[in-house]
Amino acid sequence: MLSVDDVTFSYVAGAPVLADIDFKVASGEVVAIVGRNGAGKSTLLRLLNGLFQPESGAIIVAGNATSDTPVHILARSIGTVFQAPEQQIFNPRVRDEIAFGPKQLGLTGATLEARIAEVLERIGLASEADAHPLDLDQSARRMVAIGSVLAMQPPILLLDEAQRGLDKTAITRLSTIIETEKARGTAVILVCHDMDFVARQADRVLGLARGRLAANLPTKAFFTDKALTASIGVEVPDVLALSEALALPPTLTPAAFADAYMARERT
Ligand SMILES: Nc1ncnc2c1ncn2[C@@H]1O[C@H](COP(=O)(O)OP(=O)(O)OP(=O)(O)O)[C@@H](O)[C@H]1O
Repeated sequence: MLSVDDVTFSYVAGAPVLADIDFKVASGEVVAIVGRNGAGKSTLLRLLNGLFQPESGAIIVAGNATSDTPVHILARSIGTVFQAPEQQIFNPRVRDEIAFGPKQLGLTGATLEARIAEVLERIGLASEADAHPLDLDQSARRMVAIGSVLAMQPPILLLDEAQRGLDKTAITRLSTIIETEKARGTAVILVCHDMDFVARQADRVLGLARGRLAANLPTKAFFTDKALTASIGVEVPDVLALSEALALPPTLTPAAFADAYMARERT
C-alpha cells in the first residue's frame, strides 16, 4: 500500500535530516513512527503525503509515485490528520466539515448523507451535526477534524499525534476508529510520542534516530529490546514495565496484562 525506497531529504543542501529510509506498510497494518524530538518524524510524514519531495529515492502511495502526483490527488489515497487539526476547521457546521471531502470526491444525495451519518456516528457527534465546530470542546473539535479525513475513506491514514490532548472518551473512540480502519484494510500510520498508545494500537514500530531508520520491528519485539528503545530515546510503556516488574511475560495492553496476571494466579 505504501512503499518508501531509500529516501533521503535535506532542508539545507549537504545536511540530510533523513537518510536511506526504506520501509513498506501493508493494507490493514497499523505502524507507529517514533523517535526523539527532531528525529525527523514530521518531515517523514510530509514526504509520505507529498508535501515534500525526496532528494533521492522514491515514495509510492497506493500505486502512485509522490514525485509525479499532485498533492490534492494523493490526498484521496493518503488522508492526513495533522497536529492540532482542530485549528484547520473552516466550515460553520460539523456536518459541513464532514461533507466537504466527500463532496470533492463527487458524492451527492443519499450516498453523501449516508457517508456523513456514518462518520458522525463513529466520531460520537451525531447529536451535534448542526453545531458550530468552534462551540465544541477541544476533544470534540479534534474528532470533527479526524472525521473530515475519515469521510474521504482513504486507503492510507496518517495520524500525527492525533491522541494528544484528547479526553479519555475521545481516546477510546480514536482507538475504536483505528481498529475499525485496520479491519477495513486501511494502512494506518501513527506519529506518536505516547508509548502506551503505541503499545496498544500498533502492529509494528519504525524507530527514527538522527534521521535514520534505527528500528523496524513488531511492537513487542521493539519494546522488549531495552538497548534499542534507549538508543531511540523512547519510554517503555507502563503496562510492559508493570508486567516486567511482576515477572510476568511481557504484555502490551491492559487486557493482555490482566490475562497474564490471572493465569499466574490460577497456577
Ligand atoms: N523548515 C525547516 N528548516 C530547516 N530545518 C528543519 C525544518 N523543519 C525541521 N527541521 C529540522 O529537521 C530535523 C527533523 O525535524 P522534524 O520536525 O521532522 O522532527 P520530529 O521528529 O518531527 O520532531 P518533533 O517530535 O519535535 O515534532 C530537525 O533537526 C529539525 O530542526
